[in-house]
Amino acid sequence: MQSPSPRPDVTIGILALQGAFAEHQVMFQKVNARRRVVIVLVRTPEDLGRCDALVIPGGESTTIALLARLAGLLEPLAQFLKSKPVWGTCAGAILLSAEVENAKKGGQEVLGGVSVKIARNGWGSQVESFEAPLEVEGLRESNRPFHGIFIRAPVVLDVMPALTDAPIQVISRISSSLLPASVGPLDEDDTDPRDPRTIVALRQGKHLLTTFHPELTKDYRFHEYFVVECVLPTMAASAATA
Ligand SMILES: NC(=O)CC[C@H](N)C(=O)O
Repeated sequence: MQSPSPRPDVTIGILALQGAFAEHQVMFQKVNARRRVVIVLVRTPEDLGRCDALVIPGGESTTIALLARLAGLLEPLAQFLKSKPVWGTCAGAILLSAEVENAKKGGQEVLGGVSVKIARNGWGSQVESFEAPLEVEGLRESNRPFHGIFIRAPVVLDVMPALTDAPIQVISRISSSLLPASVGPLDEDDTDPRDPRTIVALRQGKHLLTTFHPELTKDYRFHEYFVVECVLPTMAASAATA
């Protein structure tokens, strides 16, 4: 009798030029997606070529963009995200956005891919860091809040007309009562739940964007979510059309 063919691995790349890439690696090692998750630390176009999906970590978005340019990775990254899932956390979310406000002098190179306008350091320079419990749609045990760690985090300013057919799907908003005072009022009552600045996690098709740092917790549900909800369905769909 023929033994069942082993399930193929899932290869997740983590852009490892600067920032919290090692922390993401530790988290993915805990994920059980009934497939072996292989991690590649991506520093060259050849590394990227081995990956089914990519994570762009938090760090300093201008530094990551500069190092990506020096490594000859900017163009390969822009091509990669046309067909494969990319998850940007914090600085990575900035790089994944279509437009950036508060860019450093000389501009901010972005990869685009997710049709939002985002502000660097959007919570203001005084309040550089805060933590808040988040409700996240679609996460395993979604009634258990996810601990959001925001470190000089970007803020979503606007959801723009979609660059692709995939609509923006907001999966987590921070409660307006937990926003730092530096954000300023959302509206006259300061409670507008639809203000884009309350968006802290969203999807657009296969891509995932979080303005906080799931890799700095011990809770790997977001890493599992990326593999199960973004990466595996994209791999299955491209295998079906191949
Ligand atoms: N924790 C972070 O990733 C901070 C992001 C940083 N403020 C930037 O502009 O890139």
